[in-house]
Amino acid sequence: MSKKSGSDSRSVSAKNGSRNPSTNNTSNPSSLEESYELKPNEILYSDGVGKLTRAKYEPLFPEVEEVLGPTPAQLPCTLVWRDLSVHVRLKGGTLKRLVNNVSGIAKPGTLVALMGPSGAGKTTLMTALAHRNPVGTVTDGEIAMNGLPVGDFMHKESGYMHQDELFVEELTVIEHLTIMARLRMDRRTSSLARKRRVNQLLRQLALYGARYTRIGGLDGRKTLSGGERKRLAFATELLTDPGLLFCDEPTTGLDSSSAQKLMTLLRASAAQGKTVICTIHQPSSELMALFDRLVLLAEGRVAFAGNASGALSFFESLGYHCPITYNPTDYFIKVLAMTPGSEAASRQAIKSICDRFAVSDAAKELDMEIHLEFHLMDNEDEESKKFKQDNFKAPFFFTKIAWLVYRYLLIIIRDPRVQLIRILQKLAIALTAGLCFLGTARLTQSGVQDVQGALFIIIAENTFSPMYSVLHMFPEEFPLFHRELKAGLYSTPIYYISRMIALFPGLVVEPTLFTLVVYWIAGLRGTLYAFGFTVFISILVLNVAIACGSFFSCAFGSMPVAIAYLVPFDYSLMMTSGLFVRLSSIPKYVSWIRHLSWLMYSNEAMSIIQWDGVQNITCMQNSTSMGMPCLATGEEVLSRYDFNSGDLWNDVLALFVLYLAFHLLALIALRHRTRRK
Ligand SMILES: Nc1ncnc2c1ncn2[C@@H]1O[C@H](COP(=O)(O)OP(=O)(O)OP(=O)(O)O)[C@@H](O)[C@H]1O
Repeated sequence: MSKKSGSDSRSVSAKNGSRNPSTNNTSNPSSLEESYELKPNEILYSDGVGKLTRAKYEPLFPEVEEVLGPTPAQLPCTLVWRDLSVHVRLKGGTLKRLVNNVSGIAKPGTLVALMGPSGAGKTTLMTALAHRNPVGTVTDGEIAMNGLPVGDFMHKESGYMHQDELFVEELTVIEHLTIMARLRMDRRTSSLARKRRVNQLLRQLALYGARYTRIGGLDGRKTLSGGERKRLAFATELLTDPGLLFCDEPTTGLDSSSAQKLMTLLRASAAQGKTVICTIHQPSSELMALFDRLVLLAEGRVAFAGNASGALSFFESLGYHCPITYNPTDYFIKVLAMTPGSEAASRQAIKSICDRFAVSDAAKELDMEIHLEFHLMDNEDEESKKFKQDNFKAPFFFTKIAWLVYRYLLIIIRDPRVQLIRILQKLAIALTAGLCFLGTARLTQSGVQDVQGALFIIIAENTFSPMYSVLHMFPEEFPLFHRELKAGLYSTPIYYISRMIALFPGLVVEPTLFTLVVYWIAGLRGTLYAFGFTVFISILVLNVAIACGSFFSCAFGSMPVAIAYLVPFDYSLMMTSGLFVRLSSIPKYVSWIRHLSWLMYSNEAMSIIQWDGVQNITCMQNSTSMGMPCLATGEEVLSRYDFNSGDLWNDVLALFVLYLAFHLLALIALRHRTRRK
């Protein structure tokens, strides 16, 4: 794109901004457009109190602008809130007030700092403004963005950078951004435009050199630094180029140079026309200079709102003089913090400061701006409100599934050594187990027991270790899943289905390999039908076990708790499998458990495959003379274990039903967890 078109787009952005009366403090938009006619190398900056000034436009990375053209202008966002109170419901139903009747406004092109001592309510206020309240929060008052009461559309129209950034650590930077672009961006965006956006962000946020670097991991490879991780989180939020950005303590954990770089990027985003709201802890004077507007909170109330110099004079007017050697922000926080040992006096001082601000000229001016914004909102017609809400088209269901499956497959194949070791381990167990049964599976009385033993080894190996191996999965992935779910990237079923599809190749390969080795070493029934059906049942067994493990993993928040419940459950399944106790001998009050036991169904099905139609099982002379029973046919063997040769397909059906039932229960449990958080 030429320089000319770049300057046009900035000019349009400025005009869009000027269309919003709250941005320019005037009732005559056309004259403002004329007075702000931009030259090709100019951009408009807002000083945060409604005044727009020209500045020389300096692109962050000029070479990128040359190759890709400038970032397209996004819709300017004005966020306004009035008489907002936020309560949290405590145990017992009582409400605790965290934010108390606050009002404010954030306009396009401004970088707003929410500051205050720890516990002042900064995060609570910001999550309420972003419409990302935790469960159990009750909000009172009005919040509107561009004239619309905030709602779920905020997840699409605004970005939210969390204090602790969460990623799939195994991915590289470019993989992460590519997948996020597919999940976050409007489905009508062309593939080229998506790639271009990713490329542009990589360059703009100085991540291009690290694009093939793994985000995290502890295997000694190069991973991202803390500053790069923050910038990657920022890039993720910028993918959809939202007009409104929330950043929760973006500089926490960064050294001063990385913090400065990140804040400069936020400043630059605001200069491009975005509205940026940050909570921040005692920034240095250099960082503070980047903010247009300061909102000081204390005890859930507004102690001051305006620019930094206004804050100094306001506090001076109350008799709080900032010493010359003090960083003003440190001083404000000190004044507004609770002094240990004299909490009552501190509370009284804070109350008096907040009361004085509420009746100050600055507060009155702010009230008028807020009032005007709500007035405009009331007069907006329904059509344009609806248009704003329906503008985003999310990616299709199957697109989301495909990209999530890709993401989880990448995790699995990222370290092929782990997969190789798993397969070698399986083969080693299969060899050891198979060798124990080498040549024992004959048509004799002892051969009957050996065949049943070999079958049980196949079932047990495909049940217990896989079932326990998934227990850690959902508790570990829950924080990232929950965050992405709340951001509206996908639904719980989409996540769950994708996770299971990505596991599926392993759930076929592993049981097939194991069964193949044990089956042939032990010398089980040598027909292709018997072998094929046994492999099929073993795949089903492993999948039911994984479904059951997933249910326990989703239902209980941590692995130790899940194990505590799973151990007695799997013992009862094993005891009712038909191998240790005859099914007809199990007491009535526990025998119902066998209906849940896939070990019983698979044991019966595999036994039928081995014994159906078998004749001529030899009896040892001395065993019959000693009164021991002799099993001469396969039918007798099956009835010895209370199995019925006509139940083969019922067993297969029961395994399928258990598979679906456990997955359904897992999904319900996972959904329930997400609603409680
Ligand atoms: N779910 C909750 N239940 C009870 N109290 C809560 C809950 N969430 C927050 N609070 C309380 O509300 C107050 C404000 O919390 P918030 O996290 O908004 O403060 P903050 O200003 O962001 O603090 P910090 O800078 O330390 O992160 C704190 O006193 C906190 O203990």
